Amino acid sequence: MSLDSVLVIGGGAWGTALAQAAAMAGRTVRLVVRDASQVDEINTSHTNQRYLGEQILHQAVSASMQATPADIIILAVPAQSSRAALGALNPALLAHRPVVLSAKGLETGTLDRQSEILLDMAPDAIPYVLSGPSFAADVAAGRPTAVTLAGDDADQTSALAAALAGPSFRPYASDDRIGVEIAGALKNVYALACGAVDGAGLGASARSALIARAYAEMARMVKAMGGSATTLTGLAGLGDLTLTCTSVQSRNYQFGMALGRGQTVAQIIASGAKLAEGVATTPVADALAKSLDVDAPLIAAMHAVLSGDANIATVVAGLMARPLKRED
Ligand SMILES: NC(=O)c1ccc[n+]([C@@H]2O[C@H](COP(=O)([O-])OP(=O)(O)OC[C@H]3O[C@@H](n4cnc5c(N)ncnc54)[C@H](O)[C@@H]3O)[C@@H](O)[C@H]2O)c1
Ligand SMILES: O=P(O)(O)OC[C@H](O)CO
Repeated sequence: MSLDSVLVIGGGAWGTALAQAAAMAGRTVRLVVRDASQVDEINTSHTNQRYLGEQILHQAVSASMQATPADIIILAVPAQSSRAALGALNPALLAHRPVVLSAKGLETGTLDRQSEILLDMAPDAIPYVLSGPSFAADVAAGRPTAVTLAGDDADQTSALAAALAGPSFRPYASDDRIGVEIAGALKNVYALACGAVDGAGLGASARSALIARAYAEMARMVKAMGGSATTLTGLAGLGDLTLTCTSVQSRNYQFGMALGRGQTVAQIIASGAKLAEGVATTPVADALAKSLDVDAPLIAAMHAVLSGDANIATVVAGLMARPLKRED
């Protein structure tokens, strides 16, 4: 199967960065955006100022408002918009095509992972999940980045990874779609929590304890959902958890910091906060943990804070007062 042309759905930070990475990998890329002025800007100035500032985009990236056939489809819209974005496409574009899912989140209401949404909307599509420590600005600027690309067929996943790999973008192939999707979604929940810990001034020791216990909790969730906990030792697990939980560049961490400083969710959103996927994913993850009978006190605590049922001091006191246990 030819893997020359790429269609990226979603002209935000990540869609534009992945379009840039694919172009740097030698692919011809069409970026589908929703705004005519953005089409003009990308095609004439080769920038996407709103999302990537002055970053110059590769000549092989062109934009349009229409989706056109391509060998590889990359979906790069927020997790809660994936179903609508897929529904707006001609199903023939997706049939028997590799569709790379790059959103990190679980769907409100259905509790679906991104590949479950895809297979619901386009049962003939071939799902792949791309995740790992990767800020859009770094990828677009050509700074060294490594990610995990998970798919069901080992040879085809390696071929797709090779087609997307460039001098500064290195996808590692995996066969654990579930593990990669759950890791990508949950790291945003824990990034909110780490931001909150830092915003509340609870100290670097608390934040590291949180990251370690988050890793253990994430492993329980991945296992319960049918993924492999080994996946968490890699880029999509430890790599992205570390990045997002420790970097002020992360939008989830920033959102959490504002919570830690005492702002409410409504106040943070009203102040123009950027997309923080963990806000929508936290209640979904909590519902999943409860339905699977997984012990997930950190997710539950974050849910209580986001829903306004508890403040940070209360949930921290509650976590510290849990019965002592063995570290497993
Ligand atoms: N920005 C990053 O550094 C980064 C890195 C890795 C993964 N991601 C993930 O990528 C996903 C998208 O994040 P982002 O940073 O691009 O967000 P963003 O807010 O920068 O952009 C989102 C884009 O999606 C478009 N969009 C929304 N609904 C749509 C729809 N129904 N149809 C078509 N387009 C639609 C918006 O117009 C916007 O251009 C998130 O799940 C995020 O976790 C982001
Ligand atoms: O800015 P965030 O918090 O959405 O994180 C972006 C990427 O997921 C980091 O890998």
